[in-house]
Amino acid sequence: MDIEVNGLRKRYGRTIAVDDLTCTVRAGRVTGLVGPNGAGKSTTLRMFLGLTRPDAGTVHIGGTPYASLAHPLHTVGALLDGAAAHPGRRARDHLRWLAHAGRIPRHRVDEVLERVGLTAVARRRAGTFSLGMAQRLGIAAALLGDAPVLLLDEPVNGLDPEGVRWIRTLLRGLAAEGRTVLVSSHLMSELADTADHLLVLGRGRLLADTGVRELIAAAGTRTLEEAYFALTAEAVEFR
Ligand SMILES: Nc1ncnc2c1ncn2[C@@H]1O[C@H](COP(=O)(O)OP(=O)(O)OP(=O)(O)O)[C@@H](O)[C@H]1O
Repeated sequence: MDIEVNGLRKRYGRTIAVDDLTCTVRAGRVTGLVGPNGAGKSTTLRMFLGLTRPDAGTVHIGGTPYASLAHPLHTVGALLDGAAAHPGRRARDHLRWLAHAGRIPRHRVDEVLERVGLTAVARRRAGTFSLGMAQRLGIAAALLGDAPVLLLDEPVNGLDPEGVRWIRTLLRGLAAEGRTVLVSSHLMSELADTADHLLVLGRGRLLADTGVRELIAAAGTRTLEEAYFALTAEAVEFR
């Protein structure tokens, strides 16, 4: 299920957060949405989910705008920055509550806990979780609806190397199942080994829509990180 984006724009006062974004996010691969702080990544993802209203443009998910999807939670799973469980709530109860609210069968809760490796700590309160465990719980919530489209805002943020490796394997597995996986990061290094395709944003503009290998090839002898810095040099917020 592809995501088709056409002429998407969002302005906050004098800041143009997203500037005429047109692209297609394809199924069956991991697409990285990468750009420096303030590039417009979160605003873009929020517009995909209908949480922020665009000034112009459209987003269609499998041909339908999010707001018109018949089964939104079974179509798009999302992890947004700061989407956290109440600290006093046990991990399993948090997911049961989300499943109940979204009319998702209860057995999915144990399935997603297993998939993110939290089964053993499912009875612990979310407030006692490490950053990495909390991140896994957020990903479990995104997986609850078994959706073909997954939008993950900075899922690698704060993970240790083992966590980074784990998430890489998970995302690649989800794409191999044919899902559309869109994952944002401000660090190219986090996505280099995970993404098949990259959308590079800078100050709201799409600077590159390219395969990871093509970007490296185009950069000549540069590493991917250097190619990214060269591409976004003009777009860094504070220089
Ligand atoms: N609700 C808002 N009100 C005003 N300005 C906003 C709002 N949301 C975002 N912005 C501005 O829009 C621009 C893009 O922000 P956005 O959060 O989408 O970027 P980002 O790429 O996700 O950045 P980061 O990596 O820092 O999270 C920034 O200049 C930001 O300050």
